[in-house]
Amino acid sequence: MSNAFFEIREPENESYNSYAPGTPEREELREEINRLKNQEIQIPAIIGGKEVKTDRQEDVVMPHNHSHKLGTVHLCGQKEVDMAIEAALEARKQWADMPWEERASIYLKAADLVTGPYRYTMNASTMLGQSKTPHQSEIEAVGEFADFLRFNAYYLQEIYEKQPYSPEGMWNRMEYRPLEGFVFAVTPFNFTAIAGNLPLAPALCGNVSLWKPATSSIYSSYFIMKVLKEAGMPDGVINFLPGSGADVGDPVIKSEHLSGLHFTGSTNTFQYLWKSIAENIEKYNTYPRIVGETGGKDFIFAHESADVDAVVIAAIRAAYEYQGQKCSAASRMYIPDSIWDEFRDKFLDEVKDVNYGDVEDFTNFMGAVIDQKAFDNITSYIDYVKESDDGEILYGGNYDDSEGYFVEPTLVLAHDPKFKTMEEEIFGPVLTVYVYEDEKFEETLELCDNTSPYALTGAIFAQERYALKKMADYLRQAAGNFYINDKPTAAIVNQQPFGGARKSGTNDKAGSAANLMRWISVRSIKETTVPAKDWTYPYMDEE
Ligand SMILES: NC(=O)c1ccc[n+]([C@@H]2O[C@H](COP(=O)([O-])OP(=O)(O)OC[C@H]3O[C@@H](n4cnc5c(N)ncnc54)[C@H](O)[C@@H]3O)[C@@H](O)[C@H]2O)c1
Ligand SMILES: N[C@@H](CCC=O)C(=O)O
Repeated sequence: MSNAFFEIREPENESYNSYAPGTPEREELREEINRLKNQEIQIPAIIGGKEVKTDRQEDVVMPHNHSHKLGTVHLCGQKEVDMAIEAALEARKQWADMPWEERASIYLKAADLVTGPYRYTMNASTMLGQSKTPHQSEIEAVGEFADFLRFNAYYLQEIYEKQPYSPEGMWNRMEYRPLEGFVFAVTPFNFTAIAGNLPLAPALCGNVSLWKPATSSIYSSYFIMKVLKEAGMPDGVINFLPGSGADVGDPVIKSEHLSGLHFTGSTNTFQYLWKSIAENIEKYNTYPRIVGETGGKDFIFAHESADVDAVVIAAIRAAYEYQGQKCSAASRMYIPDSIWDEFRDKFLDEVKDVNYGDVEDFTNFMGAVIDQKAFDNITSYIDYVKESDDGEILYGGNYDDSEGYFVEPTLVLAHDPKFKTMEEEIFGPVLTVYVYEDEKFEETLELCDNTSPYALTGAIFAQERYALKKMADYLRQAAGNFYINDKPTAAIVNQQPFGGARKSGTNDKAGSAANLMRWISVRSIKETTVPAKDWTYPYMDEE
């Protein structure tokens, strides 16, 4: 137990390396890329701190050069899940009782490892394994990940400080207990920072986690486990279980000890997991907390007064950075006909310079999409547009998976505002634009609000303040992260807490105190200093 109130100072967001020509970081990153590329590693499960190899394995390859093998991952099933549950519950006995500042200090150290000695490893492994450019990798695998670690520790301190009122004669207290059991963290391929945050946020609050990383981003996930080991994370607090969703997920969901699901990924998978939990509800010792951040059909809506240059740049960055594989990526746009010609000409003039290819070529703005399944799905939408009368390709539309899973940045013009590519999440570099008549401004805002079942991110562009106000009002429920005169991507921890509602998730805002509260079960304690000695009340006295 601690004998003082220790204090974490308010962190600042991590600053990013530019990797511009001539900078020392550019050379260091290249060296690390070469070091990693020229070795093949084994990626085992990590259960109770021990590396566990299994008899089912898969190659780990680079999306932009799929014949290049980075390693071999060992896949888990029921047996490893059972081992992990046992190890987690054993670890919980000590971890849940650990003073919070001891837990927090592991996180602060992990953040300094990520931004210090592991910086280039985090960046290079994310570049190679997930096909990110140096910038896209730096802002999240280094910057956002470190921000999650530092700010969550700070938010936890703020939560613990909140205590109830105590009138005379009693001392009221709130004890912020971890949940009973373990939390199941299921992570997506597209953000290394999210992969790290989902098992770590519950663990910071004293919980233990079973972590099922996405197999397609397993390479950088494994380095997260290395960082945690070096930071002093005790064995069994985070158990790393690579494997297919069903092989790992189904046995985990059936455990009576499941106390929470921390999920980020597609809406379909989240709904499947939620239903499975509901089906098993009678089994559990406690009602599992369910937190899920899922898909999006994020929009940019421009008014006739919009600054067209700003809209063009926002559209290119938001639609094509990281190949459109951000849940926040802009994938539908609404442009008034009075500025359409100007927008189209400027957009086409800029987009022709957007290079894509091997991320080791630092002149590229985009790499490859994550795997064959994603490639097939994205290109099926492009083929659909090519064959449809209700939409046409204005730019791009080419693709090639012979060496890497490359899809050209693509712009689609929809003649129907409910065209398939205006409604469905594609999760690739495909942006669809609908041109509306200026006088149908409000009607089109309504369309934007109800065209897709999602409500994750959205951006509005206008110079006229009344127009901005109207747009913000109509679209109040259309996005959990809403941007005015800026692109709808690149939320920063402690600046724009992230998450959306409707079919985009439970909106518990990753990297915030609200999220941490989901992993806490409060015990209210009332201690009376001088207990009552008489059971009667004054109104009962005889007159
Ligand atoms: N809202 C957000 O904050 C956010 C952030 C990142 C990604 N996303 C969304 O994630 C999706 C892309 O990621 P993805 O392709 O990795 O998603 P996905 O749903 O295919 O996979 C996510 C994770 O779920 C696992 N999974 C699949 N079936 C499972 C099962 N039956 N049991 C347990 N686990 C199972 C996968 O193996 C993976 O680890 C997109 O829809 C994107 O919008 C949302
Ligand atoms: N935090 C990221 C999105 C995460 C989802 O993929 C952003 O704001 O662009």
